[in-house]
Amino acid sequence: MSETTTPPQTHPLVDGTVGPGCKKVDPIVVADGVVRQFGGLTAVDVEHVEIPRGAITALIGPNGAGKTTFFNLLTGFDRPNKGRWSFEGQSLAHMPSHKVARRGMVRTFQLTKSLGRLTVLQNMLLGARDQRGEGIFAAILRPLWKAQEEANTVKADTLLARFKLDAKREDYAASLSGGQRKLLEMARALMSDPTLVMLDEPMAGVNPALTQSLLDHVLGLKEEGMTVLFVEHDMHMVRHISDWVIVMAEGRIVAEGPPETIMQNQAVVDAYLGAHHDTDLGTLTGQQVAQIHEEAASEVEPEPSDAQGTTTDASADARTDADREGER
Ligand SMILES: Nc1ncnc2c1ncn2[C@@H]1O[C@H](COP(=O)(O)OP(=O)(O)OP(=O)(O)O)[C@@H](O)[C@H]1O
Repeated sequence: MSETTTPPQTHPLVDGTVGPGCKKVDPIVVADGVVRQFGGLTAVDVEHVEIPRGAITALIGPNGAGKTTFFNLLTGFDRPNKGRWSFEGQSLAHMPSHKVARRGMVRTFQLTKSLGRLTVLQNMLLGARDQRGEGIFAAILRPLWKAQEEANTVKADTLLARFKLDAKREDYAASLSGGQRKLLEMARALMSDPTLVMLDEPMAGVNPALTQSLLDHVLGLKEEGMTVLFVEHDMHMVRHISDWVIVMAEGRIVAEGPPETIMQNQAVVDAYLGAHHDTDLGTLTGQQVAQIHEEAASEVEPEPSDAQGTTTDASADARTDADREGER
């Protein structure tokens, strides 16, 4: 009797064989040996990963897998214990977040950081790159930055119109719904003309009425030539808009592949859904995955929150947004 073997998988984005840590034909980010520990807990332990340029990549995994921590490390909002990574071929390790953004790698936050007491327009202007009026000499030489400020305002207005937030221009950001804040985050990120846009749970707290619009905006970023990397639990979004999916569990990259195959991968299903391991991820709607997460969450003790705005706290706040959205 002859044994049946699965032939090695290939993919146009991949140089070689598809698998965890596989090489990409044209990587925009390459990370090696990135480790982040919190006390005795290893939150991130990524041996090797490459993000393909010009594609939409989803980073998925169960709660606590290390996705947000990995985002924070790549973008300079946190420091690793060890490891190195490059963006566009240049090392970014130890580079502070504002310099990372200036290089063209911008991110949004799971906890929307739109400054509530600023207007929508003011939030947008904060996202602009190289604001000349910030230096003392430039502040004295008003004409130098006046023209730039005007150009930034025109750019902000164009983006606000594109994201259908123009009617909210003068409103305080705090008055926006959860979904509108997500749109503002994305629009503000575009103020700096990024090459790589990193979105942390873009669907969290978004009203179903805004879901399609948000998906279309993310697809629009790719059409404009940007690379997108997003963390998301919403399997509908992962399945429908991503070109590539990377799966993390317990800090490591455990699987990679195109969405249609990754969601039927047994290791992924086991890592992601735990007790629901007999379920095909690819057949689940976002709502069903959310329900499974809720059931799982109700089986564990709630984590204590603190007042410092830590990652744990941020997740709690995102849920509050979702709740508020649901009440509307
Ligand atoms: N500042 C911190 N201090 C201590 N532990 C932390 C800190 N930030 C994250 N952790 C821990 O590191 C692990 C990874 O957390 P992380 O938020 O990166 O996971 P995640 O995959 O983004 O989860 P989720 O999907 O729930 O957002 C978790 O066990 C978390 O409790």
